[in-house]
Formats: sequence, structure tokens, C-alpha cells
Amino acid sequence: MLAFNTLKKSFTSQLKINFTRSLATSSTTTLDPAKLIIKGGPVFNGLSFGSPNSASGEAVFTTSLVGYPESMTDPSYRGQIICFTQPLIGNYGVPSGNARDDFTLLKYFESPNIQCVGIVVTDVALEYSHWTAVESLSNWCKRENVAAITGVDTRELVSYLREQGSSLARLSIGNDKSEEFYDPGLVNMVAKVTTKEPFHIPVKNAKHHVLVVDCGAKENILRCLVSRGAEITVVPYNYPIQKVADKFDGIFISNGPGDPIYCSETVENLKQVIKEQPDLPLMGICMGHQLLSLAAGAKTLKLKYGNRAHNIPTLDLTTGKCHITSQNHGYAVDASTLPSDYKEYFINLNDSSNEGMIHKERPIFSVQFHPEAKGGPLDSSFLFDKYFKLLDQYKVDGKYKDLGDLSSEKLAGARVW
Ligand SMILES: NC(=O)CC[C@H](N)C(=O)O
Repeated sequence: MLAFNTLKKSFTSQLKINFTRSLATSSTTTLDPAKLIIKGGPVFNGLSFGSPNSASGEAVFTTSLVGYPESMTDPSYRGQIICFTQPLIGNYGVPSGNARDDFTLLKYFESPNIQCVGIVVTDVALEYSHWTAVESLSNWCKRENVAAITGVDTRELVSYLREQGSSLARLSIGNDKSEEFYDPGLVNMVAKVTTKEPFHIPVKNAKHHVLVVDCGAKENILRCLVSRGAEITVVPYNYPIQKVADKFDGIFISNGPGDPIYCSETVENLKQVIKEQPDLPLMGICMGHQLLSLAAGAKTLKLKYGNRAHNIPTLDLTTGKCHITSQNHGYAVDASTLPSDYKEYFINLNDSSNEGMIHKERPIFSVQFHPEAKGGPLDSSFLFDKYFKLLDQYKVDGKYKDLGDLSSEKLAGARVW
């Protein structure tokens, strides 16, 4: 496999690269010059391997070694430019975005399209090899109109982002002269990725019916619920869940992009659910954790550069066990503001930030990391089992009756993105 940086390159003009696809054939690829401009910071020169259109957003970095298709389609990355610190990206290509599992969920992607606005790599692999791959990373970015730059010293970029904090950036392609910087931190990003309409995923002989608040849910989070035997009804982030909470066995709040403070409607709805349905099991992941914590009365803050990786150690304060976790977040809950009926559940062993909270008596808990992983280690998937135990314990007679507009007959059909 021939990686891009092994080829002699020049950033001053268009560059022609000849590389051999196999011993028998050869092909020529032309890459245009591109720049990664950090607002108020350095400029990194490189070459474009994605969309010919420039893009702007918040530059963040992930130290994950694998999983670029999952990360790039994770709605929580909406509005961001992802810098991959793994130096060679693209070598196993991109799997099919149409493949679905038995629950009709996307098999390889976390949403149908690329959600980040751009990517930054040291060395793109223009060739790929994997049994699931249907196209190259470069082709995918071009098709999806997503900016992509190779040839950047990501070590230098990450040193900058770690010292200065996550920064606004512009991926400037070709002759782009614009100096515009888009700040996803000023926008309700969840409103852009939440399902437009409620939808239902049936499960044969379902033991439970869970209401999922979709703030930009990864497909694998939904899979973790239905594969354990719960049918799910998924509603937009601002759906008045308090009006239907009594019809369900539990409420689950998903991951999602941007600053949680823009989801004040969700927070108000959750506050009412917590007040009026004290025994209803509630679980949240990442954005879901932040929103549940806000509803409980805690505060959130923005981290300097966030946590994005597949190997972040977190300590379970209830057992003393360490779990290696998958993470992708820029905000966190300020544990010192958790009210007295809750306690901190997990903490981050790298930066001591909060990683979860749990109610002292009621079936409510949430985590900042991603127990569903995809990509990442499955060490903490037991948290879904814990949630299902709470669902088992909570049974309300007649809950399957009278779901009104949320009845499965009315919600037949696929998810509307
Ligand atoms: N993955 C997530 O849900 C991220 C939550 C939130 N957008 C953050 O960056 O902190």
C-alpha cells in the first residue's frame, strides 16, 4: 500500500502523483493545494483530497487509531473539523453506507452521511484494502462534499490545540480567499441532527418499550437497546416527553453535537419527568448525560480541548474498577454542582473531569463516555445491562395501551434524518 507522504510533494502548485495500483495497472491523481488556517493561529499547508469547496468549523483532535468511518458519521461531530493523530488514515477504505442490520439500522455508519465539515490527516492512503470497503476515503469525502487535507504535521497542530484549546479553523481549498470562521458553539447543533419525526423500531417479543430522546443518536446506541430486547420509539430532542412518559418503561437520552445549553427545552421536559415519574428508569450518554445533569440542577462547562479517543481510563467510584472508554466530547458536567440527591459515578483518570452521575435512590444514571463504543472498547457495555435490570424492575400495568400518535402503527416507516 502506498501512502501519500512517501511520495515527493510540493505545496506551491498542483501536484501530479503517479502511483501503482497493482503490478499491472497504474493511475494518476492530482491533488490541489489546501491550507488549514487556525483563527488567530498558525496556517498549515497541505493538499486537498476531498471536496473542492472550503469549509470552516471547530478544529478538534481524536487520538483514535481506527474508526474514521464511524467518527465521521457520528452526529456529535457536526460542525467540527476532525484532526486524526493516527498518521496514516484511509488504508482500509470506507464501507457501504447502505448496509443495514436486522433492525434496519445502519451496519457500518453511525448516520447516513458525513457529519464533520472537514478532516485533517498527516498521510492519506489513496489506496485501500478491506473486505467491507466499497470506496476510498478520498472518494467518499468528494461525494459528500467534505473538505479534507493531507500533509499536515498533526503533532504540531495538536500541540497548538492542547495549549490554546479547541479553536475555530478554516480548511481553505485551492484559491479560496475567504477569512470566514464558522462557530458551531454559537448554534443549536442538536436541532440540525435530531430526527424530524418520531419513529418506532419494533422488536419481536419485546420485553420493554423505551422512549429515546434523539439529540443526534448514533445508530449503535439504538442497536444496543433493540438488540437487548427493547422496542424503541425515538422522538425529536424537544418532544414533550413528560406528556407520554407514563406509557413507557424508561427514557433514554442520546449523544449529540454542540453546547448542551441550547437544549433548554429538553432540560425542562426532563425536569418534569423526574418530578412526575420518580420511578421511571432514565439513562443518558454523553450529551444525554449533560442534559440529565442540567435537569438535575447541575452545571456544564466547556473543556479546554475535550476528550476524543478510544482509550480513556475512567474510574467507577461505586466499585473502584477502571474502565477503558471511547469518548467524543468538548463539554463536561461540573461535578461540584451536582445536587445532594445525586453522586458522581465515574471520573476521568487523565484529567479528573466528571464522567457520570447516578441518583442515590432512584433509577437514574448517565455517563459522559460511550458504552456503545463503535469505535472503541466494549468494557463499559455492562451499563446497558444495568439499565435493562432497572427496566425489568419497573413495570407499569397497561403501559402498552393508548400510545396515541406514538403507537407503532402510526409510526410505521423508517427514520427521517
Ligand atoms: N458525543 C456527545 O454527545 C458530545 C456531547 C457534547 N456535544 C460535547 O461535545 O460535549
